[in-house]
Amino acid sequence: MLGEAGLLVVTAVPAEAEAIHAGLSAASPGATPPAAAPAGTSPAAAGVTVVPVGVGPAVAGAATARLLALAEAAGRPYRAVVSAGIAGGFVGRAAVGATVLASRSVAADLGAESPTGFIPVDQLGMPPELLGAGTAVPADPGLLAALRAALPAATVGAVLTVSTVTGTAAGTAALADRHPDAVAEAMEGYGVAVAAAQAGVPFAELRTVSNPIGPRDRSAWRMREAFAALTTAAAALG
Ligand SMILES: O=C(O)c1cccc(C(=O)CC[C@H]2O[C@@H](n3cnc4c(=O)[nH]cnc43)[C@H](O)[C@@H]2O)c1
Repeated sequence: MLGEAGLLVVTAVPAEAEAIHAGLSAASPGATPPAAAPAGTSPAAAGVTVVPVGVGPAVAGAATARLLALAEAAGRPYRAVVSAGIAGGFVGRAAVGATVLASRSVAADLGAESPTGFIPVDQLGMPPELLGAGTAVPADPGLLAALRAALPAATVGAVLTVSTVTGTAAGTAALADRHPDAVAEAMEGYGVAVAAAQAGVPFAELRTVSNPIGPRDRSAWRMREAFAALTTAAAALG
């Protein structure tokens, strides 16, 4: 082993990565990036590499797995992975502009619909060994504790991973009922968590809320506010 490559932060889109870069640079202006970052990645600050890997759990999970494997093969394994970006917040649980830390990242739409409601994949009678990490991956306790200490105002709760942005009142109510501990939904956390779990690397999810979850209303999205909150929260990653 040549040493550690530090912390890997994966976002969905470049704007999220840029917001995090800005926060890391502000927190440690003179910091030197890692000397040998893996090809295709962009070191943001000492020991932190931020990569926009794409939208959705499949592309985010696959890209994260590849980044972890490349770093491992180069003898510079990452010490932890954080899935970071913007999210929808459950009304009354996480307001627009809030910072959220996932206690666990939940595959909220992995399962089967039925006339009596949604059935999670782990209640369909499949052999457990086929379900990998199960339907929820808890945040690494040590990493979560460190992030909570650095972000004491953050709301902590389950963050749901969905492949389709929730956009109806009925869908919102069903998710909120099924997951009383959920504070937010996004589209990548669970995929990144599975990649990290399979590589044996500690994982956490950090989100800032851009919109309330509810009937689709693009005019209610506050991207600028969420990106500004992401920049502020990113200082905790350095
Ligand atoms: O819904 C749209 O029309 C739309 C248009 C442009 C961009 C986007 C996104 O970037 C949203 C998906 C992106 O952001 C995360 N995110 C933010 N809010 C939510 C949400 O309420 N439910 C699920 N994901 C959300 C997500 O992680 C994606 O990376 C959307």
